[in-house]
Amino acid sequence: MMKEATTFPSDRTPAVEAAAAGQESSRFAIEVAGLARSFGETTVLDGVDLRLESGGVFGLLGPNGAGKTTTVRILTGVLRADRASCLRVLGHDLPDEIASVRPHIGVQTDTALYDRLTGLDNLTFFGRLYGMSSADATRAAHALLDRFGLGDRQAHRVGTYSKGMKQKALIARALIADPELVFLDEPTAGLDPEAAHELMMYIHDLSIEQGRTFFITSHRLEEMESICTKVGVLSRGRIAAQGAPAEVARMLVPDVRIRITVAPPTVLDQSAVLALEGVRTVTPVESGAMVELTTRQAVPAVVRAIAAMPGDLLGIAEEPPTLEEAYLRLVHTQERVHTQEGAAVGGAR
Ligand SMILES: Nc1ncnc2c1ncn2[C@@H]1O[C@H](COP(=O)(O)OP(=O)(O)OP(=O)(O)O)[C@@H](O)[C@H]1O
Repeated sequence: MMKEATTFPSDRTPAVEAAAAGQESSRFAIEVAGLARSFGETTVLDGVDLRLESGGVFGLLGPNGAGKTTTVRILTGVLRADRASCLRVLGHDLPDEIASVRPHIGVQTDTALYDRLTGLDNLTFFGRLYGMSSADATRAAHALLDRFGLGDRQAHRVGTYSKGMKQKALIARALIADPELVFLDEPTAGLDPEAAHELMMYIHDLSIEQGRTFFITSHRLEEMESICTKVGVLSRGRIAAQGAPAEVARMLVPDVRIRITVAPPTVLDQSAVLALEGVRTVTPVESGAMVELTTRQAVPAVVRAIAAMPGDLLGIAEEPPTLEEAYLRLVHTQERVHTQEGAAVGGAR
């Protein structure tokens, strides 16, 4: 289990440190416009626009191969963009000012620990690379390993760690120098569901406690919905939707779902409800039914009609769409459009 609190080299948040150092911390952690990148003939990013305020957790979602890792690599200066009208991280233009960005970002990648060094030595080593004193690096390494539940394995070689333990150590490594902005690419890959959940909640706690910005890619939509202050869905080279998870879900799922509670639940005539104008589906649930409507405008008439049916109408509540539903809807719609476009092009030949 993870422990209560992490003691960082300084109790001051990155923003406070920046202000103390006389720097004005940028209001935006990331500003990107028209970002494009291809590999050979394959266009991966084709006009990505993204603006993230400092603080909070941003989740970049998208199907396999959508370009999430490519985006992270460009934002962390590992890869160059083909073009972008704006590409700024922590107020600095990339790629020219990457040297000013590097000391303030933490990056979790999959090949960044030395198997032959202990967990403690690995973290201390990377802390020293960031310019920390040996004492500060050791103190931060101890605190992070403890926080990630690796305290009792800190003197063991990383090569003996399980996949999940290595994953946690990698994230600890990304946090060692108290970065302002942390990139975590698939942080839960290889973790069992409980460990993955625990890790996501830990990231959430850290973002609140320390006020830093996290940029995460993950396929764990349920957790992303609960920990992200903002999400963006990368699809076909662009950010197809971005905003708070609930906003994105509403934007992508325009139909309304209401839960009808009737007593006794069995009296509800489902085929009569289904026949009402604007009703798309009716699914029986324990207390009555879940009714999906094609438009919000249909709600009053449908509710009036159900109230006039046999049985007592005890409750009506809107059931908001989940991020997962919205994501799947968007990806399937785009796949369908893509297939239809392909067929049209094929047919026109
Ligand atoms: N160095 C490279 N050379 C050639 N193609 C590359 C390179 N890096 C990435 N690609 C291609 O770019 C596309 C996007 O890859 P990327 O790893 O960014 O996707 P992703 O959204 O992170 O996918 P996943 O969810 O599977 O991790 C893929 O088609 C991949 O094969």
